[in-house]
Formats: sequence, C-alpha cells, structure tokens
Amino acid sequence: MTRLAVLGAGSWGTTFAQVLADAGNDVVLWARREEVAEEITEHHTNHSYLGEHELPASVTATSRIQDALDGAEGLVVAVPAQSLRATLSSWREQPGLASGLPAVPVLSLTKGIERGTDARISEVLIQAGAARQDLVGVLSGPNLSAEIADRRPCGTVVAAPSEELAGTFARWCDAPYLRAYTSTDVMGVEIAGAVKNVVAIAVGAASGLGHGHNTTASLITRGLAEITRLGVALGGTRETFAGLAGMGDLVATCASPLSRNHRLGLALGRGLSIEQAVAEVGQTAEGVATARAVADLAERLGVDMPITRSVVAVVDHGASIEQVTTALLSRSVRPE
Ligand SMILES: NC(=O)c1ccc[n+]([C@@H]2O[C@H](COP(=O)([O-])OP(=O)(O)OC[C@H]3O[C@@H](n4cnc5c(N)ncnc54)[C@H](O)[C@@H]3O)[C@@H](O)[C@H]2O)c1
Ligand SMILES: O=P(O)(O)OC[C@H](O)CO
Repeated sequence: MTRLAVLGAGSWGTTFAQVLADAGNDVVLWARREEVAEEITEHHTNHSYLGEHELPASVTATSRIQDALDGAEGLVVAVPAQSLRATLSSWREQPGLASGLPAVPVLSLTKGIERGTDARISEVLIQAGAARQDLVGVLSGPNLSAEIADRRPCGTVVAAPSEELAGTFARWCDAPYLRAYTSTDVMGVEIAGAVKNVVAIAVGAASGLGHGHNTTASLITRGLAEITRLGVALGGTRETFAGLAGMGDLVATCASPLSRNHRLGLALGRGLSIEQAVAEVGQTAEGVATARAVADLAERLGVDMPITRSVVAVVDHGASIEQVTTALLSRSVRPE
C-alpha cells in the first residue's frame, strides 16, 4: 500500500483520490478550505464539486499541508494552473517546508499553461521547488471527472522522464475502471491536455452560435492540427497527439456537456460576456487563461494557431464570437 497525498480537492482532485483509493493506495487529500476537508473525512462527500457522490470511507482530507505531506511516498497535484505557483509558495512559509516539498515522485493532473511565464505545470513544479526533474510526471486523457467518479471505464496517459517512473504512476492509478498507458513524452502529453481546453471553447462557441456538426468536426480536426504543430515544435512526439492524450481528450472535451470549457464556449456563443460565462460555469475552465499563454508560445516559435488566436481575441480582447468560425475560413488556400 502506497501512501499518497492529493493536493487540491476540487472536482478532479477529489475524484482522483477515489481512483487512487480504489487502486489500493492509502490516500489523504489536501483541501484549501477546512470545511471541505471536514466534510470529506466525516461524511465522505464533497458537495461543492461532486454533489451527493459518496467517496470511499478510506479517503480522508486535511487543510493542513504538513499533515497531508506527512509520510507521503508520492504527491498528486490537482490545483488549477493559474493558482499553483502562489499555492506552492504559500506552503513554503509553513514550518518545515521552507526548502520545498519532500523528494518523492510527483504526478500533475493539472491541464493548463501558466500565464505570464508560459510555463507548463511540470516546469512550475520544478521551478517552485515542489518536484525534482527526474521525479515529475503528468497524467492526461479523456477524463471527465463526473464519469470517473461514477466508475465508468476509460483510458488515460501517464508520462514521465523514464518508463520506470511512468510505470510507478500507472500502478498508483490502477483502479478497475481506469487503464493508464505509459509514455515518456511529458511535453507532448502536457501540451495536448492544456491546448484541448482552448479548442473546446471554440467548439462550444460554434454550437452556441447555432452551427452544426460539420463546424464542430472541422474545428476539432483543425484544432488537433494546431495542437500537434505546437507540440512537435516544442519537442513533443507526433504520435502523442493521435492518442488518448491528444485526439482522445480533444473529442471528450469538445463533445461533452460535462466539460466546463465546452460549456463556457456555449455560453459565449449564446451571447454572454466572458465574465458572465465564467460566472455561469462556476468551476475552473482552464482554456480561458491558457489561451493567451498558448498563443504566446506559438508566436515565439512561429507556429500558426488560428483557432487559439480567435479564442484569445474573444476572451481577452472582447472580439465578436463569430471570430471562432472566421478562424476556420479566412485563411489563404493551402494544403491540409
Ligand atoms: N474536473 C475534471 O473533469 C478534470 C479532469 C482532468 C483534469 N482536470 C484539471 O484538473 C485541474 C483542477 O481542476 P478541477 O476540475 O479540480 O477544478 P475545480 O474548479 O473543480 O476545483 C478547483 C480547486 O482549486 C481550488 N482553488 C480555486 N481557486 C484557488 C486559488 N486561487 N488558489 C488555490 N486553490 C484554488 C478550489 O478550492 C478547488 O479545490 C485543472 O487543471 C483541470 O483542467 C479536471
Ligand atoms: O471540464 P473540463 O473542460 O475542464 O475538461 C475536463 C477534462 O479535462 C476532460 O478530459
């Protein structure tokens, strides 16, 4: 039995604590709010994020980071991308944590790019002293938390610098309803998971505008093309983007009404402002802040990402929502 600390008790961190418990690990969750930690430990629910869903009784939670880390043989990070660095630095102010987190394997579940630095989440973890480069991995795939909480079967990808470490992460999450495939393409898996959220906003917006399946399919397919161009330019492996972490997650996120990024796009397409859409979704839609970071990376590398640019224009600069379909149509004729 491995003792694992899951850091972040939103929809995904809480659901993943169940996955890890169902895989036979000893799991403790760190929740930002004391009342959420108490609810999880005492009532085995997290109403704010999972409604009436009952968690395994073995999952406990704490709002004291030192207690969560005590004896942990591995860490699983599920804090949203834009608040991760600040969260990590607040932990370093706690007694005993000034020099960073314990030197154990760290698996990131977060799907986003940090705005301002354009850093991937594994890079943020390393820069902030929360993970060693040779001990950090990422998990990403078609993994809508509500379906996984209901124990519906699916696959995912765990990527790490070595096959051995990826295998360790895969064993952590070996629940009967989750099949983890291993990879050493940390860059590709992380880029795929972050950028699909941006494309899902565009797809949702197109649906909200009343467009049909042809538009959806065109945005998904051209979205995958631009994700792949960026990922390969950054050093990722092309095959990653055709697999579960690429195509698989893009399809799940763009097609499902459970996706927060998709729902945010839908709200924009129906005429809500970005502020109204963010408020309506109520939970983390990483694509909003990540879009700008992705566009910055693409510009620096000379990679063409018209769908991402259109999402930036809408969410950051108040451009008309029709931009998302213009992105598909307004370019000069070129081979696919
Ligand atoms: N929910 C899913 O289906 C799912 C699946 C795969 C990956 N992810 C990824 O997991 C990550 C976490 O998402 P989630 O779905 O759990 O989000 P969520 O909106 O359900 O929960 C957000 C969590 O972050 C905490 N939080 C909010 N603002 C914060 C702040 N300023 N500082 C510190 N903590 C803060 C909240 O207390 C909560 O625990 C995201 O990167 C998301 O893309 C989510
Ligand atoms: O609800 P979303 O849009 O954050 O998507 C959740 C997962 O990333 C889907 O794999």
